Amino acid sequence: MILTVTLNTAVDLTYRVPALTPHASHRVTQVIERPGGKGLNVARVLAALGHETVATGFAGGATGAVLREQLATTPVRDELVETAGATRRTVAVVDAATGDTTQLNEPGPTVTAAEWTAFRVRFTALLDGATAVALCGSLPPGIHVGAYAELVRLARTAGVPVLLDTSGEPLRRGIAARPDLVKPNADELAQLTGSRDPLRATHEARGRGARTVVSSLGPDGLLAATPEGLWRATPPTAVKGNPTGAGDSAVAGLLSGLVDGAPWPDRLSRAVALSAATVLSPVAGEFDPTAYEELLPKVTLKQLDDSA
Ligand SMILES: O=P(O)(O)OC[C@@]1(O)O[C@H](CO)[C@@H](O)[C@@H]1O
Repeated sequence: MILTVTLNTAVDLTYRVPALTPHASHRVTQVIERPGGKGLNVARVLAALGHETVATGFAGGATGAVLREQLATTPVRDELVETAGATRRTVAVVDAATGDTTQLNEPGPTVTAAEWTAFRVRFTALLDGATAVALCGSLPPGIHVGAYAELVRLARTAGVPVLLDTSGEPLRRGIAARPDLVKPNADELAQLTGSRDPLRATHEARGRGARTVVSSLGPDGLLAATPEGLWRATPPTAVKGNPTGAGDSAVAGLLSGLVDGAPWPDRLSRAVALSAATVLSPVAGEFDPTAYEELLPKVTLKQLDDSA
């Protein structure tokens, strides 16, 4: 099975409003509620692709109960660890006039030292039987900044390939623990390396310890420094819609290809097609399966000169 970790799970609310205006009052015309936090989005996409998927992390309080009820309606196995603090909510406000999305993320509950210890025990047990593990999203308050580095080391000791998708200091420390794969977006990459040049920054990020760096360039696809060379993967057309969760779907595509033993170009095609098919779906963490099948053979793969 594939294991996904979401330390800061969330009940994701998507609000659709006719037009979003600062300082104005708005009537919400549509409300969608889903279990979220990046790792749970990854898990749902993987399960929809037919992979046996297990989700761990934390959930607590009334919001945590709602999240777990919703997760139970999906094929993802729930291995979340209970916290005394309540799971956060996030709100994505979709402006129906422009299609633009504004994201508001609560910080999440404070996790205690005892809860972190309980999680580490659960995580270590779940690694036994995992074919790959993804560590995704922000850290909730109370969790130390080197937490992902610690989990990367545990996965490496267990011989399980590990993907890290986070930002800021947790990414900087996590990357130094030598994960198999990191998937920063352009902003995260610039923050990590100080460079806005995607090619340079991707190489620089790889030099910090990750075996492979897949940088997401939004509508322009992915740039990947892999053991099979440097690749650029581009969708056939720029798709318009709600980008929330598109990066998580890219992670699901990369993991799906990894556990299937697919060559890197195929993994990248899956990631780009899933990401675009997620933008075309109105809800975070869901993709349009018909669009995915149509887009998959049309992703452009280009091998770049890796001598830099
Ligand atoms: O606060 P984080 O953990 O960085 O991001 C959380 C989040 O915004 O990311 C997902 C989209 O990628 C949403 O489903 C989710 O709520």
